[in-house]
Amino acid sequence: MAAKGGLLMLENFIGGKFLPCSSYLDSYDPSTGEVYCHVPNSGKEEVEAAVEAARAAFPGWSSRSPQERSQVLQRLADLLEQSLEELAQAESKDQGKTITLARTMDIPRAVQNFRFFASSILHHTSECTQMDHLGYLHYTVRAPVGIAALISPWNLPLYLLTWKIAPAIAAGNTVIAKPSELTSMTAWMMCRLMEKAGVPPGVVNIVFGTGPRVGEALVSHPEVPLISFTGSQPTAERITQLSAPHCKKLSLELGGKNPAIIFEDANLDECIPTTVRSSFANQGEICLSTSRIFVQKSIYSEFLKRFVEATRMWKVGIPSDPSADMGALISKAHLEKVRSYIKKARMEGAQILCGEGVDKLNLPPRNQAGYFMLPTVITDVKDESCCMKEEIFGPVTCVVPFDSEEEVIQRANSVKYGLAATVWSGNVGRVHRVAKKLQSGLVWTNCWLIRELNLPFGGMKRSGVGREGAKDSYEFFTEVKTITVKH
Ligand SMILES: NC(=O)C1=CN([C@@H]2O[C@H](COP(=O)(O)OP(=O)(O)OC[C@H]3O[C@@H](n4cnc5c(N)ncnc54)[C@H](O)[C@@H]3O)[C@@H](O)[C@H]2O)C=CC1
Ligand SMILES: N/C(=C\C=C\C(=O)O)C(=O)O
Repeated sequence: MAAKGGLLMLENFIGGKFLPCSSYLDSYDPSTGEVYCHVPNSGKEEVEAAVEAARAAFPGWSSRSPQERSQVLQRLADLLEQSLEELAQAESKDQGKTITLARTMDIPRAVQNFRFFASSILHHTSECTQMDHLGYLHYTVRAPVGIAALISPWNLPLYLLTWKIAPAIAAGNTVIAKPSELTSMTAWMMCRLMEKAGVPPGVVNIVFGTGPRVGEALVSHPEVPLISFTGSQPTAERITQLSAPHCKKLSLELGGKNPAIIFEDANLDECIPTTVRSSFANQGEICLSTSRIFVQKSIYSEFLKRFVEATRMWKVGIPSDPSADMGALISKAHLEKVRSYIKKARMEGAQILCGEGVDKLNLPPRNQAGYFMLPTVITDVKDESCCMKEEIFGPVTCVVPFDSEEEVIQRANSVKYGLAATVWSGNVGRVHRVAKKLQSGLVWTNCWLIRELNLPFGGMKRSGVGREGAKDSYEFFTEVKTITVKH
């Protein structure tokens, strides 16, 4: 670890060693707008070195038993857990999220990702079919694919990176991971635990830097046969183009324009606080965040009044304030992008009921240049508006009325995305009926973000390709072979 001007300089982690890079990027603290560390600006050279290390480590790691690999994952989980507070502080500073969310969600889930796949890798079975009348037996075997490229975004840095690293190495692959250049800190901190956890050199390699430079070098490398990516749809398109000539295996977890559908028989005492959380937790920077709220006409006015009141109680504060509900957005550019949607909504004649441009944000003097904004509720907005169609990925949600079940299903499905929906109703039959008709990879009814890691996670339409979860990740990170035996 080096320091430039007193600021920490992260290093790539390749073949079990920390290696400096020839150039560096500035990384900003979103709560102040100041540079607070430097991140390697890696490129082709670093990818070549990582491929060499991952290739060398593959024969040894892939031939270990699932039990041996599982023990290594368990040790890494324990070490992460022992560093929970330190990692949570770092994640909150690097990303802008509240310390409370980092402590209670991000880092515990990173620990859980390793524990979960350490266990699930022990329980897979393969298929076997008999053709006794002809004298044949068929069965399948699975083998790790090779070197996996894992590319993750900035919104849930360690949470999403480990959701990819854990299943990939549990299945016997070696990996080259590239976190977002905006949030590299906790990935680098995790590298410091690898040796102690017993992860052999070259099994986990991390190259830091930008998408166009190091990301593209990685995804187009001919010796990297599979790519797991979480991020935006335009980047997914680019990765698909670059990987197509090599016929790589692809898993793409992309954005959403997630509806909440609130029927007149919903329990509003539960629905309102949960929908405030689903709209604004992590500054609305979660692919599963609610951004279109459809409310049945008979309860529309009451819902809107109570929802706006509850939103105004959602406290924006500096990330280290344990009482804050929301911190800073990731970057200045992102803050401006999110604000531009509110401006467009105003120009279209929509009403901004609270938040940006309506209420006052109170911040300490040191944080005036930070990337903060208030949670914002828009109404009187048409379904055709960009605010109702495009992923804003910020603390902005639209509330609109609806009449009937058929109508709301059609409107909820009328966007290019299909990731996550929530349905609020006391009518069990309706809940099942609506959930089945929604074009959405995930539907939460009368709740939000309750995760069962065994089951498929992923989106329909432009929200992605493939699913992640115990069985799905195992299938993605392995190649299957069918063997026939004459007897
Ligand atoms: N999971 C999700 O749904 C996410 C959605 N987004 C959406 O994307 C928008 C833009 O955010 P970005 O950080 O720019 O997302 P992005 O999709 O550009 O970045 C995600 C990851 O991909 C890498 N990357 C970018 N270009 C690449 C390329 N050509 N080849 C290989 N890797 C590449 C980035 O360095 C980062 O690690 C956000 O405003 C939001 O709407 C962003 C993050 C997560
Ligand atoms: N992929 C994202 C969230 C995943 C959450 C989970 O697995 O629980 C995202 O926000 O990009």
